[in-house]
Amino acid sequence: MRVLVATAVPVERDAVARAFPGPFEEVRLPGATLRRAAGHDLLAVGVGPALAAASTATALTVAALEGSPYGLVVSAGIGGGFAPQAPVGSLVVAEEITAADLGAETAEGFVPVTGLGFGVVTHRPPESLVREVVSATGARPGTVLTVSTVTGTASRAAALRAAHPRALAEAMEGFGVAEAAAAHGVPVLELRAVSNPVGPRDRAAWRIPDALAALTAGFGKLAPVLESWNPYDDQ
Ligand SMILES: O=C(O)c1cccc(C(=O)CC[C@H]2O[C@@H](n3cnc4c(=O)[nH]cnc43)[C@H](O)[C@@H]2O)c1
Repeated sequence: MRVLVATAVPVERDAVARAFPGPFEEVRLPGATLRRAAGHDLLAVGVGPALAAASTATALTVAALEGSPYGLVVSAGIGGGFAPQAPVGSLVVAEEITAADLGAETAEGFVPVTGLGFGVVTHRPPESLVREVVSATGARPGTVLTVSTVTGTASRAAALRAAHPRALAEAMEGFGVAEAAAAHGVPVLELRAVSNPVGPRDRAAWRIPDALAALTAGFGKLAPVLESWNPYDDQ
């Protein structure tokens, strides 16, 4: 099965790449360059859900047109963790990938786009795969929120917790990657290594090297799971 791993930025892609033996073949796509190794294609898709969706859709379309479609898309990278359930350095795997700020603000509060009669706000990765990822990597299973604005206050963090009690982490690409995967009928997974707590902004406190090391270690354990995973286990 071909797997597409979509990170936001090149340093995250390179952290994933360190889990695989090289060498990597470079494949130019419109707007991005794939690193290809042992059935896994690694792509830095850009920051935020819109660019992530566009880049992921491009890679999925190219693979489909080549007659060699992907069997799984993995959104991966660093993320903010909701304390105390997802401490810095821990791994989180999404049971649900939810767009937390896609909707409308009203006098009665936030209404998701589904409440306005449009689209979806949540994608669910295959349950059997999430179970296997938890068991192989020790990742904590829960909701991973996709936000367009990084949370920077305690009050916003509390509001997200209240609206999404199962949220363990937030990042900026998962929902975009999942929308592209869904358009192609391909299952999706999201794995985040926690670099910072969700809450008051303190960029100096982000532990990015620790999170990138956790991402590399997580993918080292994840690769054999992905190679043996049978998509039909979920049907
Ligand atoms: O500055 C660096 O060295 C560096 C290295 C790797 C990654 C970055 C990023 O800024 C990645 C941005 C990426 O990270 C996700 N992220 C991380 N923490 C949060 C958060 O608290 N809330 C939302 N997103 C977060 C996000 O997916 C960004 O795309 C920098």
